[in-house]
Amino acid sequence: MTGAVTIIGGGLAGCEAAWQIAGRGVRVVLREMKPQRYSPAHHLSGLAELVCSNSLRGESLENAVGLLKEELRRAGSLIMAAADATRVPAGGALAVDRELFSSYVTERIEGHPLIELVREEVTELPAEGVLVIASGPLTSDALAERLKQITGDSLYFYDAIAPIVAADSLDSDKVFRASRYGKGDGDDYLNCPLSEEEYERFVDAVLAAEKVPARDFEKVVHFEGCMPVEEMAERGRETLRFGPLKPVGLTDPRTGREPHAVVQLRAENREGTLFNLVGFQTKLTWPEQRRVFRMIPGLESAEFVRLGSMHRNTFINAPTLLEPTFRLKGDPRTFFAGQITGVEGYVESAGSGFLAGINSARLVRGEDPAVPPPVTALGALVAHITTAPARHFQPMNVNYGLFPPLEGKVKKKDRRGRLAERALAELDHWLATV
Ligand SMILES: Cc1cc2nc3c(=O)[nH]c(=O)nc-3n(C[C@H](O)[C@H](O)[C@H](O)COP(=O)(O)OP(=O)(O)OC[C@H]3O[C@@H](n4cnc5c(N)ncnc54)[C@H](O)[C@@H]3O)c2cc1C
Repeated sequence: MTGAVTIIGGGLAGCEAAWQIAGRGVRVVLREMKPQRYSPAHHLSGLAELVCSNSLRGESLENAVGLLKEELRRAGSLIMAAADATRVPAGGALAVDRELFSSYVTERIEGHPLIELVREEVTELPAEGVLVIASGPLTSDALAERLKQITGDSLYFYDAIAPIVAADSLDSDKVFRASRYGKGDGDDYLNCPLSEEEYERFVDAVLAAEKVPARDFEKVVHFEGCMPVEEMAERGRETLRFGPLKPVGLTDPRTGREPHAVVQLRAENREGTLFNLVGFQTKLTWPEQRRVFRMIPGLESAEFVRLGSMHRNTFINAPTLLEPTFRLKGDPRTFFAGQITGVEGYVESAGSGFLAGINSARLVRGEDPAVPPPVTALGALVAHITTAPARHFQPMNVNYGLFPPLEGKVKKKDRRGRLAERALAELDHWLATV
């Protein structure tokens, strides 16, 4: 196959890249190791698997991740089309049925005449042709070794995932339906209210519970956006109440009051038979998770269909290694995309896949690489991977420099709305050129 782009990894970034490349008339070979081999966090045989929360986070155009979604929609994103087609209720957030989401993407990729999907682990980098490396934070060991040879400084740390419970095992006398401030349909979440006494007991139990020990040779650094509950509890007794257990905007119908603390559960599937504990990534041992989380009112008899766990995370030092086009400096045929570049989050990964995808296709077609305007959320993503030294230690989805060039130049009261309007206008203009 001549003039084709090889992509390693059929996750969020790899699938978006494949879709964009093929959409520009360039052939793609997409190499995905599942189902031959699974990372510790992947379980579905399909492509674009959401490994932790099923939420793609907020939709508001007035924050970076909401604007990025709208920009990707306008750019013809496969990931956003899949999310819109498979969404489940989640207040102001965009959450999806993860199996339907993965199936949607898999069918589109398999059905595209310019995409060849090869299901096997890549252990050697191809010697020629344009390459997009999108093997994600859980890149297989053999490939990670190869990447070290070209990047020199891959890094490792842990990430943690949240448990899922069966809806029919919850105590409906204690759990109440509502979303914060009545957003969405107003009753998208199940809420477990805790009194002050119950909260204090819970914090004590979390602090005292047995954790999976970290191995000496690996650093334990967590993304702020995916911090384990026990780590938050260690920062202070009130930290959880200002984090995942915050009660604001929620009224317990039994008391007519805001509880002292609330654990929220979000639907995992359309049928509403499975719910995840929002923000409850953890590295407590499995028996301790069952014991401690069953102390939450309403979860006393909870059946855990998945327990939380921790994983190694692999990524490169993007600010020193990549150009703004997502291309490896000094190696014109190699691009990186997705969380392996240090961007964190499903939508951010898709955004970087979009950019690496259009630029690798442009390279094959003999066109110049294209970089989005800095005022857009896609542009902010580029700035994030290229300009900040040691940025790879920080959570990229929490603050990736919202529209840096315009911040402060518009009146405060309508700053965000006007910035979003301006960003979308500039993006439309740019998209017409690529
Ligand atoms: C444990 C964990 C929890 C997370 N939770 C959240 C969350 O709640 N919300 C959020 O927004 N983001 C979350 N993230 C981040 C999010 O998962 C990633 O940003 C996103 O999935 C990354 O997309 P990606 O395409 O870069 O990688 P992935 O989606 O992981 O895709 C990489 C693909 O490459 C394949 N692969 C790996 N090695 C090889 C190889 N050698 N050969 C062939 N194929 C290979 C894998 O099987 C996988 O399918 C989490 C990440 C992790 C690790």
